[in-house]
This record gives sequence, C-alpha cells and structure tokens, in this order.
Amino acid sequence: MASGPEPVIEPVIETRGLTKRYRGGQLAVDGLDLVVPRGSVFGFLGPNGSGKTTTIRMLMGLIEPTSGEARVLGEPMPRAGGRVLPRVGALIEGPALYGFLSGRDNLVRYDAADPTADPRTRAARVADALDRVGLAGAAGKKARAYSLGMKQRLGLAAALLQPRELLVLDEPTNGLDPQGMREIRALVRGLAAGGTTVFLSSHLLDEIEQVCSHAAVMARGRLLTQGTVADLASSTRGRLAVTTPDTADAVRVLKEHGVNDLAVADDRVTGELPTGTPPPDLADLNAALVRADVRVRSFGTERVSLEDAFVALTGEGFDVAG
Ligand SMILES: Nc1ncnc2c1ncn2[C@@H]1O[C@H](COP(=O)(O)OP(=O)(O)OP(=O)(O)O)[C@@H](O)[C@H]1O
Repeated sequence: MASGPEPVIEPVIETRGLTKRYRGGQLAVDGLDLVVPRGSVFGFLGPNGSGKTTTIRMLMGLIEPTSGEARVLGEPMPRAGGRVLPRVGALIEGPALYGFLSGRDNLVRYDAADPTADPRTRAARVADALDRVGLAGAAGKKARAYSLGMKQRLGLAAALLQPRELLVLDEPTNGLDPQGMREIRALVRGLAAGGTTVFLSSHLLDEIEQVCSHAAVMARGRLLTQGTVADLASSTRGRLAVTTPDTADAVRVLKEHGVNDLAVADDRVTGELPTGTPPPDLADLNAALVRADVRVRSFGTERVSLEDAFVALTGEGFDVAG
C-alpha cells in the first residue's frame, strides 16, 4: 500500500525549558520540555511536591513562568489565553461551587458566566453535561449535600458545558473513594473515546496505567521521562523467571549464558537478563536449558509495571505520602 509521509500533527501542549522559581526561591519546575500528542490521555505523574500543579498553572496562564515557553493548542501561553482558554476545559484544585445552590443551578451559573454561551440553549447544555457525568438524578440536590466524588463530577460537568479540544484535570481522583475513582476514570475514557485530549495529573501509578496512553514522570521539578505508557514500562526490562524442578542446573546454565543476580525460591529461578545489543534471544536461552536436561515448566519475563520503571528511573520508591 502506497502512503505518503505522515502528516505532522501539532501537539496540544508543548513546553520548552519551562521553569518556575517562586518568590521565596523555591525552584518548583526546572527546564521542562513536555510534548502532549493530540488524542492522547496523558498522565502527568509525580509524587506530591514534584511540580505538577505549578506546571498546570503555567499552562493555563494562571501564573507566569520564570523562563521558558509553553504552547497550548499551538498558541503561546499566557499571552494567547483569551483565545486558547475557551477551547480548554480545566479542573484545578477542586471546583468552586455554591453549596446553597443545586448541582443544576451551579452549572447554570457557570454557563451564564460564559459570554459565548447562548442563553436559549442553556437548559439543554446543562442537562447534557449533568447526564454525561452521571449526575442527572442528583441535579436538584444542593451541592453542599454532594459527596466529594459528586462535587468532582459537577466540576467536570462545568468543564464539559462547551465542546473542548483539551481537558486539563489536576488530580481528578484525589480524595475519592474507590467507587468515585472508578467513575472518574470511566468518564475520562469516554471523553477520550470521543476525541478529546485529556491531560491529567496524578500521584497514583496504577491510575495512570489504567487510563493513560502516554505519561510523563516528574520528580523534584524535573522531567525524568515521557512517552507511551507501554514504552515507559518496557524501557525497564522484566526479570527472567524459570519454573523448574532442576533449579541448581538451571542456575548453572543461566549463569553460563550471562544471566546475573540469580535467585532461587522453591521451584522458581529468577535473574537479570544480560544487557547488550542485540539483547539475548529468549528462545536460545530456553533451548540451552532444555539441552542441559533442565525440565522447564514455565519460562518468561516478569511483567514490569510503571512503578518498576519509576523506581528504576529514580532509584527510589514512589512516595505518595509526600
Ligand atoms: N505559591 C508557592 N510559593 C512558593 N512555593 C510553592 C508555591 N506553590 C508550590 N510551591 C512549592 O513548589 C514545589 C512544587 O509544588 P507543586 O504544588 O507544583 O507540586 P505538585 O507536584 O503539584 O504537588 P501536589 O500534588 O502536592 O500539589 C513544592 O516544593 C511546593 O512547596
């Protein structure tokens, strides 16, 4: 099949050397080069205090960078905020809600504050947004009676009143119970399936693995890595694991073939595959075991999680207590 060169699609978010030093001298974000592809669900991952919120506030034009550039939907921020922000839905640091108003009336207020929103179609827009976040049944309740998860969903509904190219969500599941987290994740997946690019920050690795196609990992204000979630996990190679009743022979053969850091637990032998280019062919290793009369019950590499990748990158655990 003949095909021309791939069209270059402009990233929805792109930063170069983005840096923020707060007045107190704290370097919160340090030379960030971030690229968020259109159509991705992009996880912005890092422990508490790693600079995620500061980055999001710069992207949304809420604070000025100390140096560097940020482009959102192809335009420079904060300069082009007036043109860019109407195309972006944002949920940052929890939604501002009026507790004495119903969920529906909170959205009516949000919609009325948007000069581009046609008042004649307001009721339909509000009903549709409530429906999309699963709050139609609770729309008449006062917002102060909402659970944290419902408040978070109402904030999302506000961001969804207008069609958006990009949604920016700062820790959207923070403080939610497991059911609330599942609901928000399902919502994010649905939005992404509808073509919206979603940029969400999180300090929860499994959350990123569950909903995101891409991720960037931050620590102490610096970007450690970014790419597809699959590539990030596979950049850290899993340990080789062999199950066999002949553990001693397996260890000997694997050692001869350059496998390091071998460990035996019951009938399971694990070890680090030798690094090198090209990497060793697992089929050859398996054949060597069989040739040496090692009876192999199972053979493969252990699954690597994003958490393993993070630990390998930083040399430290992923401290969520922060
Ligand atoms: N207004 C501010 N003035 C001074 N320092 C700040 C300010 N806001 C944040 N910081 C500091 O900048 C660093 C990065 O904070 P930031 O809130 O961006 O991190 P984060 O990854 O979003 O963490 P969290 O999830 O806890 O919000 C932290 O050391 C924080 O103490």
